[in-house]
Amino acid sequence: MNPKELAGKKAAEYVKPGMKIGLGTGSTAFYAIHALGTKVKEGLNITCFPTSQASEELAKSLHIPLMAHHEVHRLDITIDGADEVDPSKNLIKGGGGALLREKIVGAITDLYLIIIDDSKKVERLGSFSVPVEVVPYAWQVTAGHIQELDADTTLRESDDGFFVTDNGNYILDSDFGLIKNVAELEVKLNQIPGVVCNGLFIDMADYIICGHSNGDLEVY
Ligand SMILES: O=C[C@H](O)[C@H](O)[C@H](O)COP(=O)(O)O
Repeated sequence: MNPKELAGKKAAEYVKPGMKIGLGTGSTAFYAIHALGTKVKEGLNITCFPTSQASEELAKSLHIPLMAHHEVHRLDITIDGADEVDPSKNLIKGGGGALLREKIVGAITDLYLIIIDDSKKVERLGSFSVPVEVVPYAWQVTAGHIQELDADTTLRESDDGFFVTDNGNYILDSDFGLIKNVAELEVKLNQIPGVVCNGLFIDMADYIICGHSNGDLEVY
């Protein structure tokens, strides 16, 4: 089985009747959402809250019951992917541009499960550029502030122009090289005017569920 599917199916096993579940975004979360869709079809009673328009559409297509925004206060479990995971379970997220909603959802979650394949495990974060969500207004000024933190920043593009997040913002993919102090950088980025969110998820993940291509599963 595909390692992403292996991890996604394993994470779905943690979900119990009556739970409120956050749905992550991306190609790994896709498998977890499908596994939950199968359980819902078999009669599992859960309600879910998606972290992106894409995951919302996928959940709806699988008839997974969704919560309205005003109904969401705490979530029992969130299942989400990551772009990099270090040995302390710190993460880089946002490769798909869903970082802001993912961070909001992760922060109100009791059990935050991160599902990855083994290519995402690193000794130190930073080979993957840190996605930084910024307001479009004067984004070049915001990019300048990020560059002052010793980063190369690139405005993310899509097929038809600049990439726009579900929140109407831009993404500056910011390469800091291998990051020495991830907690400090997370705070520094948040202090820049114009930055809405950054893709460093520090001390948030409870368990990493990692699928290997030989079929092994690792949970830690
Ligand atoms: O914005 C996207 C999310 O943070 C994803 O969870 C992350 O990029 C990992 O995605 P994938 O499972 O497709 O590698």
